[in-house]
Amino acid sequence: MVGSDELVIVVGGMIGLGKTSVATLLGEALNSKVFYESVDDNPLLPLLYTASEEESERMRYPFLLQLHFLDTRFKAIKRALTDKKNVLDRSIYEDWYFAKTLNELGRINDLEFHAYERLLDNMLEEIEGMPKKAPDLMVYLSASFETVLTRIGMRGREFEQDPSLVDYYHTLWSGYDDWVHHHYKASEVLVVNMDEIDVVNNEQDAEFVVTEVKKRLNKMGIIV
Ligand SMILES: Nc1ncnc2c1ncn2[C@@H]1O[C@H](COP(=O)(O)OP(=O)(O)OP(=O)(O)O)[C@@H](O)[C@H]1O
Repeated sequence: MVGSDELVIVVGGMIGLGKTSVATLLGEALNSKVFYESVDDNPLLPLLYTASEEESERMRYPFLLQLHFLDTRFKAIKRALTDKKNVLDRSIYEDWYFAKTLNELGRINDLEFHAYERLLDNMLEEIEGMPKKAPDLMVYLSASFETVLTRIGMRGREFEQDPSLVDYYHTLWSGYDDWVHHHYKASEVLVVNMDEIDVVNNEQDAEFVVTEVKKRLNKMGIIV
C-alpha cells in the first residue's frame, strides 16, 4: 500500500495542453514538490523546430535533443522516486514516443534510435531496481487536434508557431492516445479531456481536475 507521503504522479500529454499548469495545481493541492520540464535552458529545442533540414541532418540535432531529454528526465525521475511525494511535468516514459515519431519521420536514423532504446532500457532497469520503482499515477491530458493547435497558438512560444510544423504536430497527436493506452505500462492512467477544461482561467475547472485525481487515488487506496 502506498502512503500519500510516498505518492509520485506524472503529468503527460500532447504539446501545449497545460501539463505545467496541471502539475503546479496538483503540486499545490497535494503539497508535493514539482519537477518542471525546462524549456528555456535547452539550446537544442529551438533547433529541432527552426534549423534547416540540411543543417539538422548534418548536425544530428533531433538525436542530440533526445539525448538531452533522456539525461534530464533520468535525473528527474530518480530524484522523484527517491525523495517521493512529487509531481513530474512529463517524464522519461513519454520521451520514447517522441524519439520513435522522429525516427518514423526519418529525422533520427535507425542506428541512432536503436542506440537510444538501449540507453533507455538500461536507465529503466536502474529505475526498476530502486525501492520505489515507478510512479503511482499518470494524469494524461488529451484533446482534439483543433484544441492542441489553438493552445500552442495561444501560448505563443515563438519557435513552435511556424505553419510548416502542423504536419509534425498532427503526426505526434495522432499516435499519442495509442501510446498511452497500449505502450505506457509504468502506472495507472487517469485521462483528462482538455477540450472543455481551462485550469488557468477557470477555478471550477481547476477544482474539477484536483477532485478527479483525488477520487482516482482514493480508489487506488491512497487517501489524500
Ligand atoms: N522528447 C522530446 N522530443 C522532442 N521534443 C520534445 C520532447 N519533449 C518535449 N519536447 C518539446 O519541448 C517543448 C515543451 O514541451 P511541451 O510544450 O509539451 O510542454 P510544456 O511547455 O510544459 O507544455 P504544456 O505545459 O502546455 O503541456 C515542446 O515544443 C515539445 O514538443
